[in-house]
Amino acid sequence: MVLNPVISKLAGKLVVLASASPRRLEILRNAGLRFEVVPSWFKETLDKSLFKAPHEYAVETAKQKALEVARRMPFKHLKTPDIVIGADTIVTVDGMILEKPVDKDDAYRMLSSLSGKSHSVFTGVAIVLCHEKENDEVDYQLFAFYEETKVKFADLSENMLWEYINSGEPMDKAGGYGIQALGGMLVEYVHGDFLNVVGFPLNHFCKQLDLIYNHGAFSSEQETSPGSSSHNGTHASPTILTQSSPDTPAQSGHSNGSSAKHNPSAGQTRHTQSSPSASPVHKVKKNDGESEVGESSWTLVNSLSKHTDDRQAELVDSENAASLMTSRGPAMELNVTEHEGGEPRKEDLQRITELMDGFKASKALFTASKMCVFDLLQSRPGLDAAQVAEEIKASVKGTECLLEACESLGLLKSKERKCQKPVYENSGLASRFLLSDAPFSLQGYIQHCDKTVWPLFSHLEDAVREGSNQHEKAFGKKSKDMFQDTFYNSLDVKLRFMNAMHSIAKVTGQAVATAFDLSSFKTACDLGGCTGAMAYEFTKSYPGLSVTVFDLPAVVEMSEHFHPLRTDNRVSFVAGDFFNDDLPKADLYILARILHDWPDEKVHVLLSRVADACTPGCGLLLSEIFLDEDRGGPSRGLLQALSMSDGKQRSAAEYGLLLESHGFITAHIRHTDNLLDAMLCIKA
Ligand SMILES: Cc1cn([C@H]2C[C@H](O)[C@@H](COP(=O)(O)OP(=O)(O)OP(=O)(O)O)O2)c(=O)[nH]c1=O
Repeated sequence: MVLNPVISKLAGKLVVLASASPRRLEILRNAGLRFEVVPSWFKETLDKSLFKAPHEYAVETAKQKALEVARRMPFKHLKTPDIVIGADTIVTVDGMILEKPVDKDDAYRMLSSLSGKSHSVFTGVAIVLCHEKENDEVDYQLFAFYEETKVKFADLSENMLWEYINSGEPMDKAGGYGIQALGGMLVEYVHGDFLNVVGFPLNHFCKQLDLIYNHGAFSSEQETSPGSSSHNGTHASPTILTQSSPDTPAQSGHSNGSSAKHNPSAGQTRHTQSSPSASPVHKVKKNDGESEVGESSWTLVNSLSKHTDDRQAELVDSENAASLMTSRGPAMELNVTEHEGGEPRKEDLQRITELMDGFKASKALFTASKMCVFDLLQSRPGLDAAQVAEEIKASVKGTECLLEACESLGLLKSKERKCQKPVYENSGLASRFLLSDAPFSLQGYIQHCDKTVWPLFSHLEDAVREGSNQHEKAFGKKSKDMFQDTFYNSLDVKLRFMNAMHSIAKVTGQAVATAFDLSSFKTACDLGGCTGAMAYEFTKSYPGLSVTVFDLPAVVEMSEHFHPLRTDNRVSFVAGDFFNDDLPKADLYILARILHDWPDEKVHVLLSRVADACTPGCGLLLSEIFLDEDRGGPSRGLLQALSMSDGKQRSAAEYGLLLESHGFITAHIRHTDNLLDAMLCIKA
């Protein structure tokens, strides 16, 4: 079996599948490959009109998915993979490229265009070999190919179509069908590799690996003349690209001889050796009919230092690096190389110092917020330290230190006044997030961190030793039920907690509400929706949607406090406990920052109750911080886990499995550029 010799070659190597597709994971796992899963953050938004043929689009998307993970891992996971595999499956009919449907109507459009017709399924596959060099640079050697399979659908009746669509199965599959499941009923015949339709052409992949590892087809040391052929007849048509300037990353080439696509975010790209004219696509006889075997090719993507600074990392692919840098925060890179003399590098010391002083910075922010420094300077900009001290009833010395510290953190700006005393005003950051009446005010959350999270973290060592929440040491009493006992048994604590949730929902609401097109849903129920801030964002984004906020009585009775001038009657509040009381009926259930509060067993109870309330086709929108699949980040989520509550931080795949066990099929996953990620599931 071709794969076995290859598998032995891969033993001990860090193999990464850059895909969230459960089908691809299953195909490769069943084939005995051992690998890590790191879903790609590459947004599949390449302009299809730039590609001469549909398979080129699939190959380029697969390349970008794999390269994004290969480039991200040294910074985010502090490890360089040996081989990264990316794939993209598309369905084509009548010249149209069909990807995953955005909603049920889109699925109907796709399936009715396939009814009674023969169509093609292309899967582009990219294999990125990462070669670490002495100077810590990394060479990316990129192999790419595609496989085509022909599929013929039977004539589909309207009833059959809608019955299939309402099963929910189409939502996370290209072309809106899954040949390996219910969708098999729609198919009259298949010509070519069946697994290629499911999402991964295993046989062609094996041949490619065999070419790479057993026939030495390519290595970064080896010069390969364009057009040389390998043992199995597939031509290698290398396109060697170098950067046109030190900080402009190269763009991977294309196997079919077309010039490398200009990557607007990477500036001009210059070929040093253009690939030969378009290599012929090979037709190979398959046991059950003919299918095209796409060209295999390799490209040496430019060397990129593992210690590339953030700016260059950001240039690597600005579109993705930007979302990487913003949605997940700056890459945590720890340069640990030593200078010749052995003394530590400035950047390393700076990084370690930042970590050591982090708590002081947090406390400075919390204190200035608590003492209303930002609100004061918003209404009266240009005060000096003595004037601020007088207003906030504090010492001049202490106020001077606090204002200088806040300026060093970018929260304030100062300018000299004629008597040489600096006067202060808010920075843009403070004006956007730190004023009590700012649209995205985080003041509520900051007070929650200061009064609730900070005391808990003061007992972190005990929490780590005991593996349990330190509520009793921090607040003098045990907490059986985190919400009932902790946050809702005294008015000021309850208001502070609700303020915190309100501020997070205000900042993240629009990004979550618009992560997917939810316009097909008419009613939603926001479980644990607290003050309704998220609900209002949903009704603002979808004029046809009404939202019921379902939360504990102690919460609902306070909702007026947050929306005194309630103008939108499409948001209503119903009091109840989602673990015990009947859930309001809706065709979309929202779980925003809820599941991470609970252990798996409680999550199963809740999801089982939601599933019982759902009819097939109902939506479930989950919004959380999705950990990377190897739990290498984002630190925001992993640091939150240190509060040692009964809850758990999870990756998208972990949430997907929990949801799938209650009949919710993951249709879409979105890493927003905001604090929360989102997943849309459909009830089967
Ligand atoms: C046509 C067809 C597609 N599919 C699936 C395979 C892919 O998972 C999906 C195509 O979407 P892709 O974008 O290729 O893959 P994905 O979004 O699932 O995962 P990722 O982008 O992270 O790699 O459709 C089937 O499962 N059965 C089928 O018959």
